[in-house]
Amino acid sequence: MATTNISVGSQVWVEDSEKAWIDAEVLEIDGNKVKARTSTGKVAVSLISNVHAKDTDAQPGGVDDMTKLAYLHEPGLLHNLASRYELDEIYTYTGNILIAVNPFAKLPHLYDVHMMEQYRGAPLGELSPHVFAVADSAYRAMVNENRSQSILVSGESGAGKTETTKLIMQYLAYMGGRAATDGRTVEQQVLESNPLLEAFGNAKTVRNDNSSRFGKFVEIQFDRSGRISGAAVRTYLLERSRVVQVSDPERNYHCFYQLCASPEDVERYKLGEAHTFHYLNQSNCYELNGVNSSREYTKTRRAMEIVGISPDEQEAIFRVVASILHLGNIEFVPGKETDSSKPKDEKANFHLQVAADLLKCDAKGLQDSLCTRIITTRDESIKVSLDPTSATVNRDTLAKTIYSRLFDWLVEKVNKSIGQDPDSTTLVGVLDIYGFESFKTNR
Ligand SMILES: Nc1ncnc2c1ncn2[C@@H]1O[C@H](COP(=O)(O)OP(=O)(O)OP(=O)(O)O)[C@@H](O)[C@H]1O
Repeated sequence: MATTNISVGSQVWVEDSEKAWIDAEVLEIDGNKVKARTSTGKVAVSLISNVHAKDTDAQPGGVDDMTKLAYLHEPGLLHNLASRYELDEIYTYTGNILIAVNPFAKLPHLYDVHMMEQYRGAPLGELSPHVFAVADSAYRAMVNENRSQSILVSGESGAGKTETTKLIMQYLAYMGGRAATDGRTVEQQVLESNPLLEAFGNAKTVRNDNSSRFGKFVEIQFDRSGRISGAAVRTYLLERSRVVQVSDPERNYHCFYQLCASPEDVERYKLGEAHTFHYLNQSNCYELNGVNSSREYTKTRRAMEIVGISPDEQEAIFRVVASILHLGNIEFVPGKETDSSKPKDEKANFHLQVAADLLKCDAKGLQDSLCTRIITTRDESIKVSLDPTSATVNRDTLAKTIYSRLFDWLVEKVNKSIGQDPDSTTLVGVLDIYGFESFKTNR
């Protein structure tokens, strides 16, 4: 109960618009209202249900396991994490859950081989909290109990899930890696496929310039002796709406900007600058700080080569990406009949024709599929015209569907290239999935 231990003179936490919570001393209690003087000298009046007792005996550097805290309320937990963060202690346990606070700085000493060696076989909680300890405990449990294990990595955008997932894989590779006999190891291949999935599945959001817009379950498969024998990447919930709708200052998926930064492909696919495309120009952000799109494009192509995507397949992939940009520029106006539609003007017709060429289909057929809908009854199929608004929705749905199928195809390619072990009996799975986000409009 929030009201326990609160009386005049007690040390408490009260809500603060700037710092979230601030420490204060209670001056007066009047019914359900508490008047308190904050440590910055302000007088704050709060509802008693929103005032929390402060642990005056708390250690200045915080505790490494929050179950040791006297009070397990929000300000207590946040204060503990903040005290540790001040000392560069980014990891804290709550029982066997690890909380990581993003350092936004490279901390190489935390992740070197020496560190991995220290955590090898150490019971969880014996050493300072660390992501390696969690990975180690999963690996041990798998080996000792001969049962598959999963690690869930969750948090809001930019919290550090992807980095954490990579560190877990790095540790598992260290524990169960075998010498690379025929070139690259399984774990190397999983890591090498990252730039490819990132080009198609990551985008700039308000919080994170390289935000993964899909959930990922990485399975690291092991043989009976605890050695890595295969791996697979399963993806979930790609944010399809981003393909057709972007709000400022975010961006669409990286691959679109990369393609527009390649003069050769711009010519080949009759593209233009990024700002000329509806699917990109709904936001004013085209560039990322410190990132050169044309260099990134080369990296994506390189990652495709590594994964074993042939030059012909690569050409097909970018043809599809370009066709989506063209699709987005097909605007509609009302047609002759009521509630019908047709491409708006010459420009719209040009994009329709190019999109059809790139998708290797007939332009008239594509127009038909955008401007009409087939209704199937028990006895017959009826073709119904669509008004411009419905045709636009139809166009966007097609773009989203093509893109998400392309993404799934790429994931399948990656998995084929990494190789699964059909005989593997146990695996460690790492689920990297974004939690719920609160947008102005939830789509
Ligand atoms: N342990 C860490 N050490 C150093 N930097 C980190 C660490 N974790 C995260 N970062 C930094 O924070 C950035 C964002 O992290 P990351 O991409 O892992 O977030 P995320 O939770 O996967 O976000 P999203 O859901 O948007 O994909 C990284 O690019 C990196 O710069």
